[in-house]
Amino acid sequence: MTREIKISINHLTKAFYHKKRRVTAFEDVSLQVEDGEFVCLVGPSGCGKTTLLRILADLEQPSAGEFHIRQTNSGKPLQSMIFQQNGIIPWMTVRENAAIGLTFRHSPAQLVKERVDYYLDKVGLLQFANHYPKELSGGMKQRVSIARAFANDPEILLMDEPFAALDEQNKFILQEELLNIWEETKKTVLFITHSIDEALMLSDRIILLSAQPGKIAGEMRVGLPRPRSMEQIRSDPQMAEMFVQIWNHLQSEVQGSRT
Ligand SMILES: Nc1ncnc2c1ncn2[C@@H]1O[C@H](COP(=O)(O)OP(=O)(O)OP(=O)(O)O)[C@@H](O)[C@H]1O
Repeated sequence: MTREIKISINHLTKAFYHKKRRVTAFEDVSLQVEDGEFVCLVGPSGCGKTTLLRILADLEQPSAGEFHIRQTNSGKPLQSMIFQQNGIIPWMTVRENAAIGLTFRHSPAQLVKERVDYYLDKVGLLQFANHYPKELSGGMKQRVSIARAFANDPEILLMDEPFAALDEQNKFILQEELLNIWEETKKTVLFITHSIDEALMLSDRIILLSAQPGKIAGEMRVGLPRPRSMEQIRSDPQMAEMFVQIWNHLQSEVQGSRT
């Protein structure tokens, strides 16, 4: 059964101008993401992944092309973005941070409390609700960002290497927590990662981008049933083959861009 298209990106290009020099971050990118799909973007550094997400988050304007995010409920925000770090506000408590999107929209206090506490509980932070960010580890701070994004109940989620700064163990735990909440909410997710393992673990589909200016160089469906484990990713011959394909793609793009 085909699902409705949630994100439609058509011939999108973004160029920056710096001291009369033009840098084309990415060029002619077209991509359709289905409702509830988890899509990872993988590509060499500088190919415009963050810029693409920032455009979808309305933080940046495209130079050419257009995109559309299908809105099912006019009361919902279109998107929430989770960054690699620095996403939470130091002078607000965990609960206040997780509630930002909802309080900004003047949601009723009871609804804010219920929804925020629900997601803080999901990420194991309910007992830290009144703590401040300086009292939290890096992993706990990212959990606050995840709780905030899901509590905000956006149409789509944009995640820019949210676990890149974490150690392997914490990264793995947070990936599992994210997948548990995603399975429950079935949000449409666009997720940037440099980790091939992470892309195989999380994605329904992986989009490969070329070196700058980023273009879509290929895509792969990850057919492994969920829930997935790292042991499966490592032992499944098809996953091993995909790992090597993505690895080779990144190697050749990085080498090609240096010559
Ligand atoms: N505000 C800006 N002004 C000028 N150039 C910019 C700006 N933002 C990004 N760029 C340039 O656009 C290109 C793409 O940057 P972007 O951060 O989107 O790449 P990326 O694929 O996310 O990289 P990485 O994987 O290293 O995070 C880079 O060359 C970057 O220097």
